[in-house]
Amino acid sequence: MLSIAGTDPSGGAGTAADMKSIIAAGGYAMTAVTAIVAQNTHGVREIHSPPASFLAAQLRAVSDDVEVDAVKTGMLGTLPAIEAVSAWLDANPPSILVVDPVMVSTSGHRLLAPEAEAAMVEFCRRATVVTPNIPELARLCDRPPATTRRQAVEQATVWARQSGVAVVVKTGHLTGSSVTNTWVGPDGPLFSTAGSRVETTNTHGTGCSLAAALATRLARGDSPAAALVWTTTWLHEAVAHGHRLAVGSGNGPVDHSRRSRRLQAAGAADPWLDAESAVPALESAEELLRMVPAEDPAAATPGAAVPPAGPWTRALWRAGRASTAAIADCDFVRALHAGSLPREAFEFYLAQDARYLGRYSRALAALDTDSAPAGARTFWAGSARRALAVEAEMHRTLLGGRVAASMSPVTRSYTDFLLAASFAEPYAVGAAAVLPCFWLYAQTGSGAPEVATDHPYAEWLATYRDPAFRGSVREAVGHVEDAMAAATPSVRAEAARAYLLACRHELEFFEQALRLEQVGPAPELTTAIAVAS
Ligand SMILES: Nc1ncnc2c1ncn2[C@@H]1O[C@H](COP(=O)(O)OP(=O)(O)OP(=O)(O)O)[C@@H](O)[C@H]1O
Ligand SMILES: Cc1ncc(COP(=O)(O)O)c(N)n1
Repeated sequence: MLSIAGTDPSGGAGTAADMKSIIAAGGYAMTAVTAIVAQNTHGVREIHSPPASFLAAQLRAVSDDVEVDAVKTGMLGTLPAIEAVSAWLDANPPSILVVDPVMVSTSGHRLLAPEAEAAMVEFCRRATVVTPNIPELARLCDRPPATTRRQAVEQATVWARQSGVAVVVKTGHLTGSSVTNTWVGPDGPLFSTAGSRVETTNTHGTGCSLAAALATRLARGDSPAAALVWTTTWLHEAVAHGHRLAVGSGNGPVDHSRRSRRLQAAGAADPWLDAESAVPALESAEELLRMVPAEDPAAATPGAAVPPAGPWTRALWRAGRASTAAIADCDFVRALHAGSLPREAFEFYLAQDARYLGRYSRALAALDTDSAPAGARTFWAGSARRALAVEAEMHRTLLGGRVAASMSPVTRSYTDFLLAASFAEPYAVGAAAVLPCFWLYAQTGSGAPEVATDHPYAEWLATYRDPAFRGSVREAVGHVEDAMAAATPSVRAEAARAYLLACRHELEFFEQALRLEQVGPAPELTTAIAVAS
């Protein structure tokens, strides 16, 4: 993948963003520089444009040696640069050309000489697809900037019909609770994919990133619909986590590698536990504590809202504290407590929770087994019934009787793990695996501030602060304490691992809702894919 664009030494836009996006989308990144730009998250200070002959030399150096699958262009800057790139494209026509017609930066600086605008409009006609923002689309069509998505799609349709080139209409510059990317062809919109709008100033370089990732996915053989869905969901996660990078004090960049890091962690052969944690046996609770890194006094570790019941559960709580702290600090839980969580994300979460509870109930029922003490059997069996009742109630009220959503990959892997632990492993392992769903929910409920009755999620939060729920959490912790104490050292080691894995699954379960995990093509897309392929 070759990106032809300007630079950003602060790494958020231009060739730096393109490289990060190409790598994230699964491509090999190459760059030819059109302009060297002194800029940061606050804006552009100076632009140095090397002679166009030098740009041409860079392009030739690549194509003389390397087979280029796709090209993405961003800031071209000047008329001579546009001419040099055009001449190179004539001699080396790529099968995919994505043109991001960069004219003005987010910070309002011109990145294209005014006298080169007409040439840029003409240049766009060479593309497979162009990705203008709202003002750039207006310039392409010579119309005032659109104020609604409908208007933008109309403008794009007119231009696509004239040029025969597809347009991705982006609504980042409009208002509204969602941001939609729509693929428009000469006959109008073909498909669109939306994500919730993230309230953030970390949007520097989103346009560059979208175009570079889209070009890479197309080059990898994705259909246009699949490429756009992949790019939009990946970028959504990158935008949503950009602020955590804490890069610069202006309009910060997005976190291009957030998705890769998450998948890397989830895909590790021994997910989320380091090698030392894989001990074959645990003779004492102290041994479990020794495996946990020494307490970091600077790290805020939440105390348990429901206390441990003895040495084993105390050690489990301490061992799981990294996940517990990460849950309390994750964007989903913070937004839920603050009441700022987008409705769409909450509904996604609820729908998955309902699917989760159906399988969780079966895992709990499996703990009603001969090898469990009589009191524990009654408790788990009762909890299984309650989980089913809550699921039914959720469907009736919070989900308004809607048909259950399909299970997301995250929900499936968590529940597959719970079912395997409860049905196929010794009793203590199953009991430890189901514990985080009790214990960490009581924690999440207790972490919420006292909420006003008009808090949008007051009802949900109240469920987990309910004294009856806390009572059952206390009982669950007690039964796991007893099970660990009675188990053999090797079963204890497995049980501790199961508890820690379940804690990590809990974090993934919460976080998936802000990514709006794709669980199959959106209805709008189903027909569009057929049209596009
Ligand atoms: N606040 C946001 N929340 C979620 N996604 C966003 C947000 N802002 C931008 N995006 C994503 O980034 C894409 C490009 O954003 P936008 O429409 O602002 O383009 P742009 O103006 O070319 O970007 P740039 O800021 O690089 O100039 C959007 O289509 C969307 O997928
Ligand atoms: C080299 C270069 N290319 C493109 C942009 C636009 O990105 P943004 O509008 O997010 O500043 C930029 N700032 N710098």
